[in-house]
Amino acid sequence: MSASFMRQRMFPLPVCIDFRGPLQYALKGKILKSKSKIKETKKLSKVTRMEEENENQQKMEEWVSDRKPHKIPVPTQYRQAAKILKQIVEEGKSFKELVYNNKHIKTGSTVALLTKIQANEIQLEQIMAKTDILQNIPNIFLAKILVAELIFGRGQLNGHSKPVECVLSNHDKLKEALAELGENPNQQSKLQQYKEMGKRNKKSKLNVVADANDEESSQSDNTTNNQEDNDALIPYHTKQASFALLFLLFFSVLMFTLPFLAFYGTQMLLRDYFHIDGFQNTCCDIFLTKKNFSFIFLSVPRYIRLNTILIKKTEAKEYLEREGWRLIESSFETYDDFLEAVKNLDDENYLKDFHIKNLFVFPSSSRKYWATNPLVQEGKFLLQDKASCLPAVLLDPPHKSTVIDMCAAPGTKTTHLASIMKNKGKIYAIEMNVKRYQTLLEMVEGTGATIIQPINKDVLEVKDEDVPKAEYILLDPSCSGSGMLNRFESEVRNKDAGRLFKLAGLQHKLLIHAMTSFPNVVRIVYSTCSIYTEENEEVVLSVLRKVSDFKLVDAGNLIDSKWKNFGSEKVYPGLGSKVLYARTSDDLSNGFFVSVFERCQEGEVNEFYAQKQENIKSQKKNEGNPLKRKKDNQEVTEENSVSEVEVKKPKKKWKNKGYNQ
Ligand SMILES: C[S@@+](CC[C@H](N)C(=O)[O-])C[C@H]1O[C@@H](n2cnc3c(N)ncnc32)[C@H](O)[C@@H]1O
Repeated sequence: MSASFMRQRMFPLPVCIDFRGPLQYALKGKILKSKSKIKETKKLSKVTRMEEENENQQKMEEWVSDRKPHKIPVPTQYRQAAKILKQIVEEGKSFKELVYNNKHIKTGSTVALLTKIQANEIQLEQIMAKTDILQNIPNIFLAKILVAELIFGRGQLNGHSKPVECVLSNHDKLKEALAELGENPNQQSKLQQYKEMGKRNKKSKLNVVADANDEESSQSDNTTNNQEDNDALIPYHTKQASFALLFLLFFSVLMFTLPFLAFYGTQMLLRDYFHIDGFQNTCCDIFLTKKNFSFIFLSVPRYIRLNTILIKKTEAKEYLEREGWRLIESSFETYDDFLEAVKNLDDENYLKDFHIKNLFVFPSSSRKYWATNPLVQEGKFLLQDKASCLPAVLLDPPHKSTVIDMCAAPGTKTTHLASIMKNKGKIYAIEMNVKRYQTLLEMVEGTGATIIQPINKDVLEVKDEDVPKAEYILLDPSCSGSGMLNRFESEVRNKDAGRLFKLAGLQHKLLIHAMTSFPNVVRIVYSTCSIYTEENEEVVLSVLRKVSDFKLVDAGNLIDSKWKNFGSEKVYPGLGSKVLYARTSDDLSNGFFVSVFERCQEGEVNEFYAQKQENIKSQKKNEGNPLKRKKDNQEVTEENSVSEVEVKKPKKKWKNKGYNQ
């Protein structure tokens, strides 16, 4: 570091203004002599010149600190240590920061010295009080540093400055006072008291000494009470933090082990005292089986449809009675009353369904019973969810009519239709998938529905002449299955827009085919086991905008008793309130969607088709007006995005609609 820089650092502005003082002193003193010598001889080496400069610098510093000429300066080491001690005590500054940022002191020995003072502060004051040190050295911090170095430190002091000489002259008195202090029990206990206080970080600001690293501290001399002093050096917050860490560790270990202890404890208890094995397997089953969760939390009943082709209602009732089932005959005033009764069904009772004929409701606990029931094997009782009965009930084909089931396998709805038609008339059951077609054949055979004619074909290739005089169509196409109880969770969480887009395209195509390819058809039911509007209202709306001669019928009016869930009239005006939804939480069934269409009278067109034509007309009319044209174009584009669902990418808004959740 250059001398000028040192000067700048050591004499800040106010000191520099008063620089004539030291300069005059320098002119009078040795500094001038040495300087003039340098000028005169000019033979001194560069190193010698630097030493001279340093010496001058030191003299100036001494002058500034002592303000008295001809005084032997106190060594820098002691002065800097005194300065740090003062800052620690008076300003509460960090020990570490002060010592390690000071380039003018020997870090190790200063740390050791300050540590000793901190540890023996009371003793120091007491032995100093027995001497005249404080009268002769006004700087108490310097006095402490010097006494500590002599008594607790190296046992000697450097230089011959006045303060050093003063302390050295009191060396014997200091030693005597220290010895006396050791023998005086009162004073000793006072010291002990102080140490205790120091431990609590209440009295001495010097506790910040503990900021210094242990290595530095260990350089201090071995005094008799070293260990105790070191204890006092640990600040309170450090102890608190250590305690908190220990507690955290203990707590974490406890929290980690407790569940295992509880689990294995329960297992042991069950095995040894109650002789119950398999606790582990039961727990695994509960956690791993999604179905179990659904049934536990939703308590969805077991619906059984009577196959009236093979068994009469009275016969079925007698059988159930023999089996120990008791029919609750009460007639419910409202759907809600009925749902309440379903929720409270106990293990021996069953109910007739509120909406669907020949559908019985059993408690969910009866699932296992029905899975192995012989009449189910015989096809007399059919395991069919309530929601999936709605399409056939709403299509309601009369006896002897001709029906097309466009997507038939496995045949649940086909056989239901046959039952409704009293096995009279004709049902064309079309299934494209070969494997599923086999299942359809088995089901048809097992239920004794002789009016069903299964056809293994893509229904899009089926023409009117293949299904002569068909009057009713049931379209229950492939869908996301998001309404299915055991698929609900994963489907809702992982809504796949790409898959929905493809499914909606297929559903749209099939519904258009149903409405346009069979001229004798008067009624169509379109249903899905999905709760997504993309597969439901959006498909219906887009088809009705394209096909003029089928209109949407209010499905709620076709059902005997009041229904609960519909689409959103707000989002789909003129459409939402006419389509039905089944929702698991409300209807205690799978999630489901049903819409019903009827052929329009001659000359009549459906309202959505008419509206679209209106828009096209007004667009053409306004072709000359650029402003209007722009507005109308936007409207038409918006409509197109729905109607051409199979060719356009799904809009992002599909993803986030909340009304179908
Ligand atoms: C949701 S399932 C039908 C369930 C049936 N309605 C029931 O209640 O048992 C849809 C069926 O339609 C069939 N399918 C899909 N597209 C078809 C097509 N273009 N022609 C014929 N069958 C098709 C599928 O193979 C699937 O078996």
